[in-house]
Amino acid sequence: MNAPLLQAEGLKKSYGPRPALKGVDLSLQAGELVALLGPNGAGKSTLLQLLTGLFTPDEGRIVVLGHDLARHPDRALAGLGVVFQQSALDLDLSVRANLHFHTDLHGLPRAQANPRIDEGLERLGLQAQARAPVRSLSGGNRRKVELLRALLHRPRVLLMDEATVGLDPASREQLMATVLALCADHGMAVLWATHLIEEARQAQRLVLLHQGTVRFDGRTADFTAASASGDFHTEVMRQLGP
Ligand SMILES: Nc1ncnc2c1ncn2[C@@H]1O[C@H](COP(=O)(O)OP(=O)(O)OP(=O)(O)O)[C@@H](O)[C@H]1O
Repeated sequence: MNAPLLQAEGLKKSYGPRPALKGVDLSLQAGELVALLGPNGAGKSTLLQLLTGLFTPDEGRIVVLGHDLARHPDRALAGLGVVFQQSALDLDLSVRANLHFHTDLHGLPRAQANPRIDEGLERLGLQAQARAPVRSLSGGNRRKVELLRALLHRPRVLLMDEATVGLDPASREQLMATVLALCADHGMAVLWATHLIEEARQAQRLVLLHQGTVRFDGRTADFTAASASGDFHTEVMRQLGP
């Protein structure tokens, strides 16, 4: 197996006396979409906040593309793209202006940024909305812009925190299909945090997080095959039960 694109070891994080993560290990390989499934409060957002350097872990280590996040945050974060649970877009700016804001932040010259933006807008069917304020877009299209924004600096690892919240089933499926294609075509590694069992079922690999602890980490097919019921949904509910 190749070296993982992202590796986290022994991550612990507490808010005051309350532990949110109790020693989490995680690795992401090129080309795989990993579902991080857990109920409300399991620690998914906390884990993503540590992986994106927003918070530092109380214990543990994160390495992205060979760079230790604590020691070389610039190099580690350059290889990461993030779609946050909350929108990171300015609703009053146009789609294109929002995307330029991101490429400017990453120091991409416009001559390099513009073709990437045009190609991305075309791929996602958003050319007609390029000059429109984000406020005028549907929820599904806003999420697509968020995804495009997160990809413009060509990250090797993409982290998605409940990225489909508020979307209808068709838009959710479209977003998942787009991201799966990115894994297959560009070898990107994706961590897809969700509390939706149906969404997690579509990933090749499953990390099941409950009360700050990893309950399962392996192939989604193996998770179901090893269960007594042989049913994905039933087994998730059993594992997360009291
Ligand atoms: N800023 C904070 N201050 C105090 N406690 C927090 C904070 N953020 C999270 N927590 C607590 O840490 C635990 C994990 O929360 P976290 O938001 O990481 O879970 P989650 O799996 O992302 O949940 P959700 O699906 O509801 O977003 C919860 O008990 C939560 O109440």
